[in-house]
Amino acid sequence: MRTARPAPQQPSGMPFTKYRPFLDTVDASLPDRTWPNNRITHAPRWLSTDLRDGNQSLIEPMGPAAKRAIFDLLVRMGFKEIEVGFPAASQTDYDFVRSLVEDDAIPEDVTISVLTQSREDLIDRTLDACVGAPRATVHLYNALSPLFREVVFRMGKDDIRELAVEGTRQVMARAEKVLTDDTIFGYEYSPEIFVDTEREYSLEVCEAVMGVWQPEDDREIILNLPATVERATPNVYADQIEWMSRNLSHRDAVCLSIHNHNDRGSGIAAAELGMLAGADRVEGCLFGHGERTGNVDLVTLALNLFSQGIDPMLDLSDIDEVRRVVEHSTQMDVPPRTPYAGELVYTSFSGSHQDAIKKGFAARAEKVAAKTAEGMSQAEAEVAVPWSMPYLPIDPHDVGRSYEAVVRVNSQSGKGGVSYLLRTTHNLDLPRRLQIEFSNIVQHHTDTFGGEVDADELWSIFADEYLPAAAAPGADLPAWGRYSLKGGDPYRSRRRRVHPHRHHLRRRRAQAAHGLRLRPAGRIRHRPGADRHRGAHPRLRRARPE
Ligand SMILES: CC(=O)SCCNC(=O)CCNC(=O)[C@H](O)C(C)(C)COP(=O)(O)OP(=O)(O)OC[C@H]1O[C@@H](n2cnc3c(N)ncnc32)[C@H](O)[C@@H]1OP(=O)(O)O
Ligand SMILES: CC(C)C(=O)C(=O)O
Repeated sequence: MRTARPAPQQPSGMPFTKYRPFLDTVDASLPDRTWPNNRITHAPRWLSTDLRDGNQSLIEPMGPAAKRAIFDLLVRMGFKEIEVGFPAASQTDYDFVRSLVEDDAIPEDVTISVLTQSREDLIDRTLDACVGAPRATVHLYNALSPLFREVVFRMGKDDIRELAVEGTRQVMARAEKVLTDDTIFGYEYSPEIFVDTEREYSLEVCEAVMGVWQPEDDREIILNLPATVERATPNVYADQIEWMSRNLSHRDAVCLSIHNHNDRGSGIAAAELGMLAGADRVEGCLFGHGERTGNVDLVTLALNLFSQGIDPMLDLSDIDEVRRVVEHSTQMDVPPRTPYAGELVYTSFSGSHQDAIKKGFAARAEKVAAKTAEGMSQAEAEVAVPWSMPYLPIDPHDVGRSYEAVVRVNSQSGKGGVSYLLRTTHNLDLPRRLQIEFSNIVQHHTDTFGGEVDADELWSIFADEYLPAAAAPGADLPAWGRYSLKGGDPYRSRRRRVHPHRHHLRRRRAQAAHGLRLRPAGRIRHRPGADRHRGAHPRLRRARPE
């Protein structure tokens, strides 16, 4: 044997020199940053943009019924700020906003938000859509970054700033004209492509917009700083947010909002660091819907807070219902590994994980029992005992999941998982040695057939292996029983009455005591129809103890 370092990696051959380091293109330095020392202690204000950013990125935008289902879901979950669309985009978008108002679907404490470009005709239509809403925020955006100034708008900095200023004036003028005192009106401005824009210039434009809006205590302005396209590591975004938070005037009247996308896959991290850096409000979508790789996933953000003992201020106690509504309305699936909500995220297949989870549940049950013995109710005890469970960051029950799928068995599983599944589904607590033996049998089955062994199949294998033939449950295979004994079975008449495990051991003892030779039943006995299964049943393939 000899040791050596791994062979060196080889150049990819990809055209990486075409790209430039983000920090060579944008000055975001903040050496005296303070955000790394902060802690998140409460939920931010949430804004769902499922019905706007989420909708504008679908292959087929949602129809009115699908949008309404999402809106009602968001209200049920506790969202107080909901971007309901871009009413000037189309008649459908406009009609949807009007239908919410006219159907009285907007609770008094929910603010709808509507997005518009800085164009007078669009602004007028946007304001008109809000007439009669109990609370409405108009959200105006224009892009500030050098690339957009040069390529999209072909305007200089002053003209771009004036676009924002003039748009703000137009919003205020139209609001004055069409809204009555029945509507509590708010304003949001987004310097689009904030992350790529010179920060001094973003600040200048935001200040100019504030100069028109004149924020004060009961007249806040929402300044939303989007990572329109995520382009750097999350710490850079946090530096940018802290810099803005420090330098903005009227800070107390500014609601500093962040709007993250997930182009580099770090939308969640960027939003969390943005909160550390001073963000008061977060915009995003359920399960990360939105343009390209999506907006930041609000479900994950909220449950990340929950897992740290912070009230997320959103009700996610029935996560599957949330998932169902979103999947139905967007016609897009939530992938099985999506944090907190995916089908597989509370499930362990692998042996060492399952072993630890099984022990974790047993330890927790003891602690909960101790609390109930002190007089607490079961429900109180469940909350009083802090959640601390191997491989399970939160209790699946808290989001409406059962424990049934926590452990699933395949070729990666060991005795812990097999015995956990038998105990939880068949109330059968196998002693350690039998766990070892039976998990080998299951292993053989999964090695032979691949795939997963569910609870029914596990029981079937168990019954087939250890129970009298007649007790094997209704599999379509004829039951075999594990062994037949040459010269008769002295325990045959008593078999049905003994515990399967003891029955198995007794058989072994009988074998030893009577000098009987165990033989593989399948090879000797022929049962009607058995040939059909030859080659398809594990017993016909596995080597038997002789
Ligand atoms: C990052 C984001 O998600 S921003 C939100 C994006 N969402 C959407 O665009 C969905 C809804 N949009 C739409 O339906 C359409 O774009 C409409 C109806 C609003 C406008 O359609 P059109 O008038 O045909 O314009 P179109 O979208 O093709 O082009 C944009 C024009 O607006 C200008 N523009 C783009 N953004 C803005 C802005 N924020 N303010 C002012 N003008 C803008 C562009 O420079 C371009 O001008 P040009 O025609 O002089 O070159
Ligand atoms: C309109 C703005 C906030 C936006 O959606 C973005 O920049 O991603």
